[in-house]
Amino acid sequence: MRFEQVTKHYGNRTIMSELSLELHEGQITCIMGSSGIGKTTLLRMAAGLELPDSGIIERRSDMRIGYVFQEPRLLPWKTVLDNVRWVLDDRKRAIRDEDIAVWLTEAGLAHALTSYPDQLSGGMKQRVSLIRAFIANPGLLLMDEPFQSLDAATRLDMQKLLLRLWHKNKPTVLLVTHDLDEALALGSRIVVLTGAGSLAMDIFHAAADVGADTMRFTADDIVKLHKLVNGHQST
Ligand SMILES: Nc1ncnc2c1ncn2[C@@H]1O[C@H](COP(=O)(O)OP(=O)(O)OP(=O)(O)O)[C@@H](O)[C@H]1O
Repeated sequence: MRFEQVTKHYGNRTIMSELSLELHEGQITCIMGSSGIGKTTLLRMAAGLELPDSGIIERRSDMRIGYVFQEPRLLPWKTVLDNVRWVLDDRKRAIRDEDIAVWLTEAGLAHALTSYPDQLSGGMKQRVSLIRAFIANPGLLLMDEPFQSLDAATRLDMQKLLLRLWHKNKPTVLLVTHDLDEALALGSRIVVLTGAGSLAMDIFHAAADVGADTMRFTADDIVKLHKLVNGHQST
């Protein structure tokens, strides 16, 4: 999908001015930038929940879109299994409970299939919401700070799970994060939104198809990213 010269105002405030951005199919693009710069607005426009004031947002008309929020948004009266099945029913996808259980087991939730959301930890709930998003096989997956409210160790586990799930069908992912380490670990590209009122951005590309343990961005890129994200503080 691509944004071409997209401008967005709220009232008389310009949030985005002539933003152009092309998402590479089958890649994870991380969006960074200071609070209020327009990251969520970008995702909402990508989903079609918000319209630009001018410019073009182009995506395939048959593209199935998934959305993962900071909070898991599970239905409290449904079990874990039913929370996942509900999304598939909604999309008229026939999938057996056994198959859903395989996905949930992969996420370490084998013992929680019949549990209700209020019986789960925050990390477990977010695992369910990740499975729910990936199992529907979206072409485009929008993720708005999905791990923000989790502790550091759980967050690392979730990042690993996200990569495992992403490797299955490689959907195009647009992921908003405030955490540069997370963006470096997950992103094939990192887009930093900068500037006040108008919106500029710098795009960093990871080396393609490298192993998980390999340095994916150049040292030079990482220094530049630190400066952009931390406002030219020490790296
Ligand atoms: N519906 C709306 N009406 C008016 N202003 C809005 C609306 N939605 C967002 N804004 C404003 O637009 C700006 C960008 O909001 P957005 O949520 O996209 O920023 P963000 O980069 O995601 O911020 P954060 O990192 O804090 O989540 C903010 O100043 C916000 O207050």
